[in-house]
Amino acid sequence: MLERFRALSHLVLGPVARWLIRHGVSPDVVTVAGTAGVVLGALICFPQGWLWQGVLIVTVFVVSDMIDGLMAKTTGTASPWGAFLDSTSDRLGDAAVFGGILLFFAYRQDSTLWAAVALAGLVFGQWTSYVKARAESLGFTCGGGLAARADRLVIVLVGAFLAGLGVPYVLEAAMALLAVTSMITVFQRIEQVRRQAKGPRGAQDSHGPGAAHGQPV
Ligand SMILES: CCCCCCCC/C=C\CCCCCCCC(=O)OC[C@H](COP(=O)(O)O[C@@H]1[C@H](O)[C@H](OP(=O)(O)O)[C@@H](O)[C@H](O)[C@H]1O)OC(=O)CCCCCCC/C=C\CCCCCCCC
Ligand SMILES: Nc1ccn([C@@H]2O[C@H](COP(=O)(O)O)[C@@H](O)[C@H]2O)c(=O)n1
Ligand SMILES: [Mg+2]
Ligand SMILES: [Mg+2]
Repeated sequence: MLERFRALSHLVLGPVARWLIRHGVSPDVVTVAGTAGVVLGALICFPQGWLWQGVLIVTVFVVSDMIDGLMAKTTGTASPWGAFLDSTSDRLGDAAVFGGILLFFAYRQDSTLWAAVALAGLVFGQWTSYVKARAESLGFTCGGGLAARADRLVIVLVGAFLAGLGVPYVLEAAMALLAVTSMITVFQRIEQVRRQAKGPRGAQDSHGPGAAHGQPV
C-alpha cells in the first residue's frame, strides 16, 4: 500500500541522497551502514524494553534503505550487485526488528503467546519476500499484496513507538495484524504466480515463466 509513496519519499530524501553523493559516500556503504544500524538498534533496544527509543533509532536507519537506491539511480550506478546487496540486507534488518520484539515479549512481558505471534509475523514476512524472489528467479512477475515490506515496517514501528509511550495493547494488536496480513500477502503472491504458471503461456515457454525450473535458490 505504501509503495505508492515511493516517488514522494524520493522528493523528500533527494537532498539527503545528493549530500551523501557530494561527500563521496557510495550507495553500498549506505546499504551496509543502514542495515547495521537497524540490527544494532533493534537488538539492543527492544529486548531491554526501550521501545520508543529503539523505534527512533531503527527509523533513521531504515529510511537509509530508500536513500541507497536513490543514490544509485542518481549517480547511474544502480546494478544487479546493488539490488542483491539491498534485498538480502533487508531480510537481516527485518529479522532483527521482529526478533527484537519477540525477545521483548519473551523477556520483558513474560509472554510466550505474544512472542509466538511476533515469530509468526517474522516468518510470514520473510516468506512473503522469498515468494517474490523465487518467483522472479523463475521469470514470473510477483509483488505487492496487502502487506509489502514498507507496510510491515510502518505497522511494527508505529505499534512499538506507541507501546513505548504507554498505550496499552497496541503492540499486541500490531503484531496480530502483521501476522494475519502477512499470511494473506503470501497467498496473494502465490496466487499471482499460480495464475501465470497455469496460464496459456505457462511452463512451455523456454524464455519466459518456468525457464529456470529446477534451479534451487
Ligand atoms: C516527533 C517525532 C515522532 C517520531 C515518530 C516515530 C514513529 C516512527 C514510526 C514509523 C516510521 C516508519 C518509517 C519506516 C518507513 C520504512 C519504509 C521502508 O523502509 O521502505 C523500504 C522500501 C525499500 O524497498 P526495497 O525495494 O529496498 O525493498 C524490497 C522489499 O524489501 C521487498 O519486500 P517484500 O515486499 O517483497 O516483502 C523485497 O521483496 C525486495 O527484495 C526488496 O528489494 O521502500 C519503499 O517501499 C518505498 C515506499 C516507502 C514509503 C514509506 C512511507 C512512510 C510512511 C510513513 C512514515 C511515518 C513517518 C515517520 C517519520 C519518522 C521520521 C523520523
Ligand atoms: N547499494 C545499492 C542499493 C540499491 N541499488 C539499486 O537500487 C534499487 C533499490 O532501490 P531502493 O530505493 O528500494 O533502495 C536496487 O534494485 C538497485 O537497482 C544499488 O544499485 N546499490
Ligand atoms: Mg534500498
Ligand atoms: Mg531495501
